Amino acid sequence: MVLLSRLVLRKLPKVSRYIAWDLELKTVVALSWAPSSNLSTRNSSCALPHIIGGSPRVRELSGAGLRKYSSAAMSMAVDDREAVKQSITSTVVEEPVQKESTARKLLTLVIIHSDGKVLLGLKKRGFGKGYYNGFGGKVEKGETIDQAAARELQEESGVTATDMEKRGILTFHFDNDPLAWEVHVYYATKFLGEPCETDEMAPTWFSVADIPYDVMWSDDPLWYPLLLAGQQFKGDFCFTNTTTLTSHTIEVVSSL
Ligand SMILES: Nc1nc2c([nH]c(=O)n2[C@H]2C[C@H](O)[C@@H](COP(=O)(O)OP(=O)(O)OP(=O)(O)O)O2)c(=O)[nH]1
Repeated sequence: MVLLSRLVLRKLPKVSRYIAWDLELKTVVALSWAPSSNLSTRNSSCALPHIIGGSPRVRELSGAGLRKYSSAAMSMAVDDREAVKQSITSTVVEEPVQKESTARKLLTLVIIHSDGKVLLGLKKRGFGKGYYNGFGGKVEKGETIDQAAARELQEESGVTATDMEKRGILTFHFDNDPLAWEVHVYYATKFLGEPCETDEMAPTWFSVADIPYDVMWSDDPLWYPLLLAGQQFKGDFCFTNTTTLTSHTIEVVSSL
Protein backbone atom coordinates (compact mmCIF):
# COMPACT_ATOMS: atom_id res chain seq x y z
CA MET A 1 0.00 0.00 0.00
CA VAL A 2 2.69 2.45 1.05
CA LEU A 3 4.85 1.54 -1.93
CA LEU A 4 1.95 1.96 -4.28
CA SER A 5 1.02 5.29 -2.78
CA ARG A 6 4.59 6.53 -3.22
CA LEU A 7 4.50 5.51 -6.86
CA VAL A 8 1.22 7.34 -7.36
CA LEU A 9 2.59 10.31 -5.43
CA ARG A 10 5.59 10.64 -7.71
CA LYS A 11 3.42 10.64 -10.80
CA LEU A 12 1.04 13.33 -9.60
CA PRO A 13 1.38 17.05 -10.12
CA LYS A 14 1.83 19.12 -6.96
CA VAL A 15 -1.83 19.94 -6.47
CA SER A 16 -2.78 16.29 -6.55
CA ARG A 17 -0.19 15.32 -3.95
CA TYR A 18 -2.44 16.60 -1.23
CA ILE A 19 -4.70 13.75 -2.03
CA ALA A 20 -2.16 11.03 -2.68
CA TRP A 21 -0.24 11.74 0.51
CA ASP A 22 -3.00 10.36 2.65
CA LEU A 23 -2.73 6.99 1.02
CA GLU A 24 0.19 6.44 3.40
CA LEU A 25 -2.11 7.13 6.31
CA LYS A 26 -4.42 4.42 5.00
CA THR A 27 -7.16 6.81 4.00
CA VAL A 28 -8.20 7.39 0.45
CA VAL A 29 -9.96 10.19 -1.30
CA ALA A 30 -10.86 10.84 -4.90
CA LEU A 31 -9.30 13.77 -6.70
CA SER A 32 -12.67 15.26 -7.54
CA TRP A 33 -13.17 16.02 -3.85
CA ALA A 34 -10.16 18.28 -3.70
CA PRO A 35 -11.16 21.87 -2.92
CA SER A 36 -10.12 23.22 -6.28
CA SER A 37 -10.85 26.80 -5.31
CA ASN A 38 -8.22 26.48 -2.57
CA LEU A 39 -5.56 24.66 -4.48
CA SER A 40 -5.67 25.64 -8.08
CA THR A 41 -5.38 29.38 -8.22
CA ARG A 42 -1.96 29.88 -6.69
CA ASN A 43 0.26 32.27 -8.54
CA SER A 44 2.46 34.92 -7.06
CA SER A 45 -0.10 35.69 -4.37
CA CYS A 46 0.56 34.85 -0.77
CA ALA A 47 -3.00 34.69 0.50
CA LEU A 48 -3.15 31.16 -0.85
CA PRO A 49 -1.82 27.96 0.69
CA HIS A 50 1.81 27.09 0.14
CA ILE A 51 2.68 23.91 -1.60
CA ILE A 52 6.32 23.59 -0.62
CA GLY A 53 6.80 22.52 2.96
CA GLY A 54 7.91 19.60 5.03
CA SER A 55 5.13 19.21 7.58
CA PRO A 56 1.94 17.21 7.09
CA ARG A 57 0.56 18.64 3.93
CA VAL A 58 -3.02 17.60 4.40
CA ARG A 59 -3.22 20.14 7.21
CA GLU A 60 -2.90 22.81 4.57
CA LEU A 61 -6.28 21.90 3.15
CA SER A 62 -8.86 23.93 4.97
CA GLY A 63 -12.52 24.76 5.39
CA ALA A 64 -15.28 22.97 3.55
CA GLY A 65 -12.91 21.15 1.27
CA LEU A 66 -11.11 19.49 4.17
CA ARG A 67 -14.34 18.53 5.95
CA LYS A 68 -15.66 16.95 2.78
CA TYR A 69 -12.33 15.20 2.27
CA SER A 70 -12.17 13.79 5.78
CA SER A 71 -15.72 12.53 6.07
CA ALA A 72 -15.60 10.89 2.67
CA ALA A 73 -12.34 9.12 3.47
CA MET A 74 -13.53 7.89 6.86
CA SER A 75 -16.76 6.43 5.55
CA MET A 76 -15.15 4.57 2.68
CA ALA A 77 -15.15 0.79 2.91
CA VAL A 78 -11.71 -0.82 2.79
CA ASP A 79 -12.73 -2.95 -0.17
CA ASP A 80 -13.55 0.14 -2.19
CA ARG A 81 -10.09 1.57 -1.91
CA GLU A 82 -8.61 -0.30 -4.84
CA ALA A 83 -11.24 1.17 -7.11
CA VAL A 84 -10.63 4.64 -5.76
CA LYS A 85 -6.87 4.34 -6.35
CA GLN A 86 -7.63 3.60 -9.98
CA SER A 87 -9.96 6.56 -10.11
CA ILE A 88 -7.26 8.85 -8.71
CA THR A 89 -4.73 7.75 -11.29
CA SER A 90 -7.04 8.05 -14.23
CA THR A 91 -8.58 11.28 -13.05
CA VAL A 92 -5.17 12.87 -12.75
CA VAL A 93 -4.37 12.02 -16.33
CA GLU A 94 -7.68 13.11 -17.76
CA GLU A 95 -8.76 16.13 -15.72
CA PRO A 96 -7.32 19.54 -16.49
CA VAL A 97 -5.63 20.39 -13.20
CA GLN A 98 -4.73 24.06 -13.13
CA LYS A 99 -1.01 24.64 -12.73
CA GLU A 100 0.71 27.29 -10.67
CA SER A 101 1.88 30.26 -12.64
CA THR A 102 5.31 29.86 -14.17
CA ALA A 103 5.74 33.59 -14.83
CA ARG A 104 8.74 34.69 -12.82
CA LYS A 105 11.89 36.77 -12.84
CA LEU A 106 15.17 34.89 -12.66
CA LEU A 107 17.97 36.19 -10.45
CA THR A 108 21.19 34.90 -8.95
CA LEU A 109 22.98 35.22 -5.64
CA VAL A 110 26.52 34.03 -4.88
CA ILE A 111 27.89 33.59 -1.38
CA ILE A 112 31.60 33.01 -0.87
CA HIS A 113 32.61 31.15 2.28
CA SER A 114 36.33 30.87 2.82
CA ASP A 115 38.52 30.30 5.88
CA GLY A 116 35.51 30.46 8.20
CA LYS A 117 34.40 33.80 6.82
CA VAL A 118 31.60 34.88 4.52
CA LEU A 119 32.01 37.62 1.94
CA LEU A 120 29.04 39.99 1.91
CA GLY A 121 28.55 43.31 0.19
CA LEU A 122 26.73 46.34 1.53
CA LYS A 123 24.30 47.24 -1.25
CA LYS A 124 24.86 50.86 -2.19
CA ARG A 125 21.95 51.42 -4.55
CA GLY A 126 18.72 50.00 -5.94
CA PHE A 127 16.79 47.04 -4.61
CA GLY A 128 17.92 46.03 -1.13
CA LYS A 129 19.97 49.20 -0.63
CA GLY A 130 21.42 49.32 2.90
CA TYR A 131 21.36 45.53 3.33
CA TYR A 132 24.36 43.20 3.37
CA ASN A 133 23.97 40.48 0.81
CA GLY A 134 25.79 38.06 -1.41
CA PHE A 135 26.48 39.16 -4.99
CA GLY A 136 24.00 38.70 -7.79
CA GLY A 137 21.28 40.13 -9.94
CA LYS A 138 18.98 39.52 -12.85
CA VAL A 139 19.67 36.89 -15.47
CA GLU A 140 20.02 38.64 -18.79
CA LYS A 141 18.68 37.58 -22.14
CA GLY A 142 20.96 35.07 -23.86
CA GLU A 143 22.84 33.86 -20.78
CA THR A 144 22.36 30.82 -18.59
CA ILE A 145 21.65 31.16 -14.88
CA ASP A 146 25.18 29.88 -14.12
CA GLN A 147 26.70 32.46 -16.46
CA ALA A 148 24.64 35.22 -14.87
CA ALA A 149 25.82 34.18 -11.41
CA ALA A 150 29.48 34.33 -12.48
CA ARG A 151 29.02 37.66 -14.27
CA GLU A 152 27.18 39.36 -11.39
CA LEU A 153 29.77 38.15 -8.88
CA GLN A 154 32.58 39.56 -11.02
CA GLU A 155 30.80 42.86 -11.69
CA GLU A 156 29.80 43.49 -8.09
CA SER A 157 32.78 42.15 -6.12
CA GLY A 158 35.68 41.95 -8.58
CA VAL A 159 36.31 38.23 -7.92
CA THR A 160 35.83 35.08 -9.98
CA ALA A 161 34.71 31.95 -8.14
CA THR A 162 36.35 28.72 -9.28
CA ASP A 163 34.25 26.12 -7.45
CA MET A 164 30.81 27.67 -7.53
CA GLU A 165 27.86 25.29 -7.14
CA LYS A 166 24.14 25.84 -6.91
CA ARG A 167 22.75 25.19 -3.44
CA GLY A 168 19.30 26.72 -3.32
CA ILE A 169 16.31 28.09 -5.16
CA LEU A 170 14.34 30.77 -3.32
CA THR A 171 11.07 32.12 -4.61
CA PHE A 172 9.92 35.52 -3.43
CA HIS A 173 6.40 36.89 -3.73
CA PHE A 174 5.91 40.61 -3.28
CA ASP A 175 2.43 42.04 -2.87
CA ASN A 176 3.26 44.81 -5.33
CA ASP A 177 4.65 42.57 -8.08
CA PRO A 178 2.56 40.05 -10.03
CA LEU A 179 5.71 38.14 -10.94
CA ALA A 180 7.49 35.85 -8.51
CA TRP A 181 11.25 36.35 -8.15
CA GLU A 182 13.18 33.11 -8.42
CA VAL A 183 16.63 33.52 -6.92
CA HIS A 184 19.22 30.81 -7.62
CA VAL A 185 21.68 30.69 -4.75
CA TYR A 186 25.28 29.60 -5.35
CA TYR A 187 28.03 28.73 -2.91
CA ALA A 188 31.77 28.95 -3.46
CA THR A 189 34.90 28.55 -1.36
CA LYS A 190 37.61 29.33 -3.92
CA PHE A 191 38.07 32.44 -6.00
CA LEU A 192 40.54 34.46 -8.05
CA GLY A 193 41.20 38.15 -7.47
CA GLU A 194 40.65 40.38 -4.46
CA PRO A 195 37.24 41.71 -3.44
CA CYS A 196 36.94 45.40 -4.21
CA GLU A 197 34.27 48.05 -3.82
CA THR A 198 32.15 48.66 -6.89
CA ASP A 199 29.35 51.10 -7.78
CA GLU A 200 26.83 48.64 -6.38
CA MET A 201 28.49 46.86 -3.45
CA ALA A 202 31.04 47.41 -0.69
CA PRO A 203 32.41 43.93 0.23
CA THR A 204 33.38 42.90 3.76
CA TRP A 205 34.37 39.56 5.31
CA PHE A 206 32.33 38.40 8.31
CA SER A 207 33.04 35.42 10.53
CA VAL A 208 30.09 33.03 10.47
CA ALA A 209 29.23 33.91 14.08
CA ASP A 210 29.05 37.60 13.16
CA ILE A 211 26.92 37.51 10.03
CA PRO A 212 24.93 40.77 10.36
CA TYR A 213 21.43 39.34 10.05
CA ASP A 214 19.91 42.50 11.51
CA VAL A 215 20.96 44.40 8.36
CA MET A 216 20.08 41.67 5.88
CA TRP A 217 16.88 40.48 4.23
CA SER A 218 14.71 38.93 6.93
CA ASP A 219 14.53 35.57 5.21
CA ASP A 220 18.31 35.17 5.26
CA PRO A 221 18.64 33.72 8.80
CA LEU A 222 16.21 31.00 7.72
CA TRP A 223 18.40 29.56 4.99
CA TYR A 224 22.01 30.72 5.53
CA PRO A 225 22.55 27.98 8.14
CA LEU A 226 21.46 25.37 5.56
CA LEU A 227 23.76 26.87 2.95
CA LEU A 228 26.74 26.97 5.30
CA ALA A 229 26.05 23.40 6.44
CA GLY A 230 26.38 22.17 2.87
CA GLN A 231 22.70 21.42 2.29
CA GLN A 232 20.52 22.06 -0.74
CA PHE A 233 17.24 23.80 -0.13
CA LYS A 234 14.15 25.36 -1.63
CA GLY A 235 12.21 28.18 -0.06
CA ASP A 236 9.13 30.23 -0.70
CA PHE A 237 8.73 33.64 0.92
CA CYS A 238 5.96 36.23 0.94
CA PHE A 239 6.66 39.89 1.55
CA THR A 240 4.43 42.90 1.99
CA ASN A 241 5.68 46.47 1.63
CA THR A 242 8.79 45.02 -0.05
CA THR A 243 10.62 44.11 3.16
CA THR A 244 8.11 42.64 5.65
CA LEU A 245 8.25 38.86 5.62
CA THR A 246 4.72 37.57 6.26
CA SER A 247 5.00 33.83 5.63
CA HIS A 248 7.41 31.26 4.33
CA THR A 249 8.11 27.63 3.72
CA ILE A 250 11.55 26.10 3.41
CA GLU A 251 12.72 22.56 2.83
CA VAL A 252 15.98 20.69 2.43
CA VAL A 253 16.07 18.84 -0.89
CA SER A 254 18.30 16.17 -2.34
CA SER A 255 18.49 17.82 -5.76
CA LEU A 256 17.52 21.13 -7.30
N1 LIG B 1 19.80 37.38 0.51
C1 LIG B 1 18.74 37.76 -0.19
N2 LIG B 1 18.90 38.18 -1.45
C2 LIG B 1 17.80 38.56 -2.10
C3 LIG B 1 16.55 38.54 -1.54
N3 LIG B 1 15.67 38.99 -2.47
C4 LIG B 1 16.39 39.28 -3.57
O1 LIG B 1 15.96 39.72 -4.64
N4 LIG B 1 17.70 39.00 -3.34
C5 LIG B 1 18.83 39.20 -4.22
C6 LIG B 1 18.73 38.57 -5.56
C7 LIG B 1 19.68 39.44 -6.34
O2 LIG B 1 21.02 39.00 -6.10
C8 LIG B 1 19.51 40.80 -5.72
C9 LIG B 1 18.54 41.69 -6.45
O3 LIG B 1 19.03 41.92 -7.70
P1 LIG B 1 19.37 43.41 -8.23
O4 LIG B 1 18.11 44.21 -8.20
O5 LIG B 1 20.55 43.93 -7.50
O6 LIG B 1 19.73 43.00 -9.69
P2 LIG B 1 20.68 43.74 -10.71
O7 LIG B 1 22.06 43.87 -10.13
O8 LIG B 1 20.57 42.95 -11.98
O9 LIG B 1 19.92 45.09 -10.80
P3 LIG B 1 20.37 46.49 -11.36
O10 LIG B 1 21.12 47.12 -10.20
O11 LIG B 1 21.21 46.23 -12.56
O12 LIG B 1 19.05 47.12 -11.61
O13 LIG B 1 19.00 40.58 -4.42
C10 LIG B 1 16.40 38.10 -0.22
O14 LIG B 1 15.33 38.06 0.35
N5 LIG B 1 17.53 37.71 0.42
